[in-house]
Amino acid sequence: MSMLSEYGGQMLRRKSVDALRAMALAETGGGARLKRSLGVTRLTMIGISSTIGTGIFFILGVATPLAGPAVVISFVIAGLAAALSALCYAELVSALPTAGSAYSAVYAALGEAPAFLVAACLFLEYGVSISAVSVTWGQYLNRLGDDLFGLHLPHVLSAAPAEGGLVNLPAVALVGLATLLLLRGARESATVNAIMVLLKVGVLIMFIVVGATAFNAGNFHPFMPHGVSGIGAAAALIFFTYVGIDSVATAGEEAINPHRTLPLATMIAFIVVTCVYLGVAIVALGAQPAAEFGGQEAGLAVILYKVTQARWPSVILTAGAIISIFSIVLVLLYSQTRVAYAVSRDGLLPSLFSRVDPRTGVPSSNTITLAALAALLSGFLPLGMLAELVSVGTLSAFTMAALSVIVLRVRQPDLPRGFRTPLYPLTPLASMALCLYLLAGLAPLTWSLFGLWLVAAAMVYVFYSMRRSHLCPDCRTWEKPGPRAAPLG
Ligand SMILES: NC(=[NH2+])NCCC[C@H](N)C(=O)O
Repeated sequence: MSMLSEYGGQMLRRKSVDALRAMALAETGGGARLKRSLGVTRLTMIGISSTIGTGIFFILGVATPLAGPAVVISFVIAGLAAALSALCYAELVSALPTAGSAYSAVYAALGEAPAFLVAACLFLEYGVSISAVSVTWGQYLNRLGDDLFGLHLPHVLSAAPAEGGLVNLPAVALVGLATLLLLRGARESATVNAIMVLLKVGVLIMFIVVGATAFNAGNFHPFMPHGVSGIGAAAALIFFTYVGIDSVATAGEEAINPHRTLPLATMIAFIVVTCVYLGVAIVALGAQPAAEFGGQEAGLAVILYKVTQARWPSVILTAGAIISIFSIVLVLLYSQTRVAYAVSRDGLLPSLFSRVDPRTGVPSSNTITLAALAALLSGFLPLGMLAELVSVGTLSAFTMAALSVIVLRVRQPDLPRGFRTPLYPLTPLASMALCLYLLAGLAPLTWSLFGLWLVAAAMVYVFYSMRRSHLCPDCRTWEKPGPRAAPLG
């Protein structure tokens, strides 16, 4: 065999579905493992938490000028794209309930190197997202402090050096708080998360109820001032608000009765999120003419102010955003640690990431390492601008997940699946088509950064992970005589 085809074979070696299932489903095994402690309610809350973040608080201000009142239709279209992906993830996790989400599915369906690249995409979806979201926490804290007590943090302590500050302290504190909670255990974190989800959904429901009192159907005429293209452009922006609906999948090894609970939680989370989003959009447009949305920064608060002529709704909305950002960062860090856990357990990342504390069932060194990295990034870099990278990573992972559904159906038709996507193969094909359409609309700069990121990940794979893969016992012996490459981590 030539060297090239040998390398090719290694890169495309697939993890056996049986091995994956056995590893994920075994209740006991060598060494401490993650604990199965999450039922449907907590899993659903994880899905809602990681999806409803900051997006819904500002997106109408950017999307409504593009589509007019028909922005409501844009919400439905973006929701449809998210629903197709949610259905694909539900099938994958019901068959392969591992902590690795799309990474593990791609490992079984397409091979090791594609799986490693998907893990790199998930790092953008979760890891980079933590920083992109947490940098905004300080602004909301300052707004609340200002409204309530006339106090706010000095600029030097709430902005990264590139923005004229010293450190973004609120962002660092936020990551620190989430870490402390996660180290206590998945169940404890999920309970606190559930409370925060009730609060943030409660705040949005308050908006719907109060806003509805000023509903004026006349605001919906003309309905489509910018035609179909306006609706499409707005849908591409709005898709960001649905990102995160796949996060339930990363709890695959901590779910009780995963074949049933994981798809169910994914679907319930999707339905709740869609109802809340549509409610907010319809009420907002009923309460304020479409022409007034453009450029409104805290749009929802402005609407409530107009309706009630009082300041308290804006204070409550700001508090809602603060809670919302806290819970989303908690869940993002959770998901990121679980994906790293799965990759490390396969040998592709240092074993530090798969060591589990036997008492709490938490991968502690993994959590602390990734949290330190996230705190550094969010404290010292102006990462708000990287939000588009989050979309590129997520949409790529969604595309690969949909492809894996098809490949696994062909290669493993008899694999027990707790849930099967309806209208197969239409659903995964339509999911891929929609994701590719949304990907095509992203800026060239985003694509260049994404390309660089994938090249870096490919280098790590070729020079580190490929030889340490647990599917590669021979490679390990080749290495033995020589010095081992220094572990990353
Ligand atoms: N991977 C994630 N869940 N990232 C956060 C996505 C943003 C979230 N959907 C929002 O509206 O703010």
